[in-house]
Amino acid sequence: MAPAPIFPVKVGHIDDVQELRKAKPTTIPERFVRDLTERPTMATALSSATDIPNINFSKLIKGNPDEFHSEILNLTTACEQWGFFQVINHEIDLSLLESIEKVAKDFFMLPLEEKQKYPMAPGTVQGYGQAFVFSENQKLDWCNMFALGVEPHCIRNPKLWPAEPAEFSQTLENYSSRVRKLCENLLKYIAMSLGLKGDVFEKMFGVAVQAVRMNYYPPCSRPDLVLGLSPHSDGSALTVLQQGRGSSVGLQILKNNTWVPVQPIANALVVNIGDTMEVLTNGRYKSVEHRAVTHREKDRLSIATFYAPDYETELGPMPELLDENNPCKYRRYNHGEYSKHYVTNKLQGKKTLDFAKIEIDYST
Ligand SMILES: COC(=O)C(/C=C/C1=C(C)CCCC1(C)C)=C/O[C@H]1C=C(C)C(=O)O1
Ligand SMILES: O=C(O)CCC(=O)C(=O)O
Ligand SMILES: [Fe+2]
Repeated sequence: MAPAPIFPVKVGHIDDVQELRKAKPTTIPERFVRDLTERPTMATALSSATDIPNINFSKLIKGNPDEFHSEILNLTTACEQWGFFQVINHEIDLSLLESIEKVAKDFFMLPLEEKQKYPMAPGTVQGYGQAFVFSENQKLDWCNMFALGVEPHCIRNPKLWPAEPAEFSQTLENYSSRVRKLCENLLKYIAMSLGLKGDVFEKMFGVAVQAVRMNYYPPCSRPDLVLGLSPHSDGSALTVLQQGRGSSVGLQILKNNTWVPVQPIANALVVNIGDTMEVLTNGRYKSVEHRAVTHREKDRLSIATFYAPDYETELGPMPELLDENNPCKYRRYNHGEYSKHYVTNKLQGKKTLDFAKIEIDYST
């Protein structure tokens, strides 16, 4: 069952950032201006050695045995050391990637009154607006979101599926079913990379929950003061992120205490490990904190698909991955509980995962 929305929340007035941009105010409204410690610092020069790894999906799906094994090793390293990778040759038609981007962009370009027919009510996560805002004094992201539950159908709110653009719903259906297949396959290879049976996650997850969040970041005259999307880890098992063509480079991941930009590769999809996989692998594969920053002149579109176990699934570190040198770090819980916890708290780095952590007592 989908997590119920929620308690009454008082969030005050939330400016729509696209409308703000149109009005071109001389100063950025205070609610968007981050405290000094949270502001994006100037981009650090980065060598190509700091790019996130690439995974060549075609070597996994139809490579010869040598290619397959070397790609599984690459996947292990990507998951252990980065928690993020870009999938190339993923076998999703490029025309479908273009179509989803087009309907997403066309949706965000509709007049505000049209988009507001699909409002994200305060404290909920589906519809158009800003998610994860729970108080009047919380800083806001320089981002408009449009989020929808996709699978299973019982999490859908049909009233929030837009009539315009006319091709939106069918395109989202087609795109989601291809991304779902990709997630199923990636989880199979991730299981193998851990020395587990390929079907272990498929069996465990039941009818997996899948949701999409489209993020639109208009240009901002003071990108040094605001954040596009607050630092967070994803609550999913896996997230597949499509970065819009021609969008600004805005995604950054936290590695060794440094924010590293993710340079888009044409037609590739960014995949990251979510909190659920961190728990299942007892922290061997970690969900990595990430954020989005804005650009003075360019806008940014991104389309995130969250793939997670069904709400009834019992989660906890897999016994096969525990031993005396690797004691259990997370408790057992059910994914519905975690989902509810995730969507009722503001994005705050990896804090949400404290929900599952076992306090280790070093005093004895
Ligand atoms: C704005 O929404 C999110 O960021 C988000 C929410 C996803 C969901 C819906 C839009 C519909 C109902 C299901 C679900 C909560 C998945 C992020 O998704 C992450 C958070 C959790 C937990 C997860 O599984 O994916
Ligand atoms: O826009 C981006 O690249 C970040 C999106 C993201 O992290 C998310 O939607 O969870
Ligand atoms: Fe994310």
